[in-house]
Amino acid sequence: MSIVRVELGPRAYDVRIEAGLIGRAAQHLAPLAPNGRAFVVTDQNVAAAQGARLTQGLSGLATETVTIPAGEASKSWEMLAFVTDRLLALGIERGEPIIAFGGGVVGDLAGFAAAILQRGTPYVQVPTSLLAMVDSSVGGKTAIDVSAGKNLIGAFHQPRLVLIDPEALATLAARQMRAGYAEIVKAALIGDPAFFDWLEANGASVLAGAPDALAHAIAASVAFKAAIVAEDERETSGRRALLNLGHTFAHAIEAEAGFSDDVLHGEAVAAGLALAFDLSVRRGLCAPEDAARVGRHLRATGLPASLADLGIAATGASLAGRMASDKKKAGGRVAFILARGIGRAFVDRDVELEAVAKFLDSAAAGALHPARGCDRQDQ
Ligand SMILES: NC(=O)c1ccc[n+]([C@@H]2O[C@H](COP(=O)([O-])OP(=O)(O)OC[C@H]3O[C@@H](n4cnc5c(N)ncnc54)[C@H](O)[C@@H]3O)[C@@H](O)[C@H]2O)c1
Ligand SMILES: O=C(O)C(=O)C[C@@H](O)[C@H](O)[C@H](O)COP(=O)(O)O
Ligand SMILES: [Zn+2]
Repeated sequence: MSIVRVELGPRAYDVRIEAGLIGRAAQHLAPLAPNGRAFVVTDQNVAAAQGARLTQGLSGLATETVTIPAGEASKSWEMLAFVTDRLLALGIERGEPIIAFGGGVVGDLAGFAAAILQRGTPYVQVPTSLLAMVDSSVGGKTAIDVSAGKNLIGAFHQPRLVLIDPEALATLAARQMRAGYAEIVKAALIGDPAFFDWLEANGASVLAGAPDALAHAIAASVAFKAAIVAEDERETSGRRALLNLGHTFAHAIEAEAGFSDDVLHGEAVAAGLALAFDLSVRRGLCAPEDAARVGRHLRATGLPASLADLGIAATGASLAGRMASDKKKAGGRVAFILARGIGRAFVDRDVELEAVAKFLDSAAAGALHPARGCDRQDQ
C-alpha cells in the first residue's frame, strides 16, 4: 500500500494505491458523503467488468449510478449535458460526492460535470484503466473534446481523493494496458532517466500485470505527476506543461482520427513521444541514440513509434494546422515540449509550425535524422 499526497494547500488530497481498495471504498468515501449518498459516474464496459466490485465496496452508502457509453466520443457536450441532467434529476446536492469510476474518459467528463454542477461539487477519482491510474486521475484537469480540438473546453477541478486499486486492471484489455503504459514512459522521459532504465528492464512485467512491477510503476508515475502538479497546478509557470511531452503531436493525431477509438490517446501519445524526440534530434538538441532508444522501447512494448505505425497518412500541413489550436499557444506561437535527452524535457517556445510540418513530412518519408547529428549543449 502506498499513499501519495498531492500538496495543494487547501485543495491537497491523497492518492491511495492499494490492491483490493475498490472492495473497501466505503471506508474512505463515507467521510466525504454528508448524506450517506454517493453518485457514481461510469461507462458501460466498466460497469459490466467492475461494477459489482464497487457495489460491494460501497455497501453502507446509498448510491445512484449514471452510465455513459464507453470511448473517447463520450467526452462531448452531449454527454456532459446527459450526465449533469441525470445527476440533477437524481437530486444531487452541492456537498454530495460524485465518484468517477472508469478510465480517463469517465474521469475527465465526470470531473468536468463536478466542476460546473451547482458551481462546484466534490468528486473522487476511482480509476480503472492503467492510463487513468498513472495519469488522468491525478491533477484536476477535466475536459471534453470539441470540433476545434482536444480538451479545449474544461476546468481545473481537483478531486478530494483518488483510490487506485491495481486489481481492477485484471479485466482491462491488453491494448488498453499498452496505451496506459505510454503515459508511464512519458513520465520517465520527462524527468526520470533511472525510471526509464527500469522500464526498459521491467516494462514487460508491468504490461503482464505482475503485481510488484505494476505497483512500482503506478506509484512512481503518480509521485512524479503529483510533484509537478503541486509546483504548477494550473500550468502557469511552464513546469506542468512538461506533462504534455508528445501531446501536441498526439492531440493533432487524435483530432485527425476524429476522436474515435481507432487511435487511443495513449497510442497517439506513444507516437508523439517518438516524434518529439525525433524533432529534438532534427533541431540538434538531442543525441540520435536517445531518440532511437525511445523508439525501440515503445516498439518493444507493442506501442507505435511513428505515424506509419499508427496508420495515419495525414500530411504535415494538416497535422500542423490542427496544432495551431493547441492550448500551449502564446502570442500566436505554439510551445513544444522537446528533450535534450532521456529525462531532460523542456519547453521550447521557438518552434515554427511550418518547420514542424516539414519535419513530419520528412519523417513520413523516412528521412528522420539529418547528417548534421546534434550537439548536446543545454539551451
Ligand atoms: N485529465 C488528465 O490529466 C488526463 C491525462 C491523460 C489522459 N487523459 C484523457 O484520458 C482519456 C483516455 O483514458 P483511458 O485510456 O483510460 O480511456 P477510456 O476511459 O476510454 O478507457 C479505456 C477503455 O477501457 C475500458 N475500461 C476501463 N477500465 C476497465 C477495466 N478495469 N476493465 C475493463 N474495461 C475497462 C473503458 O470502458 C474503455 O473502453 C483521454 O480522453 C485523455 O485525453 C486525461
Ligand atoms: O496533467 C497534465 O497536465 C497533462 O498534460 C497530462 C496529459 O497526459 C493529459 O493528456 C492531459 O489531459 C493533457 O492536457 P491538455 O492541457 O493538453 O489538454
Ligand atoms: Zn495524456
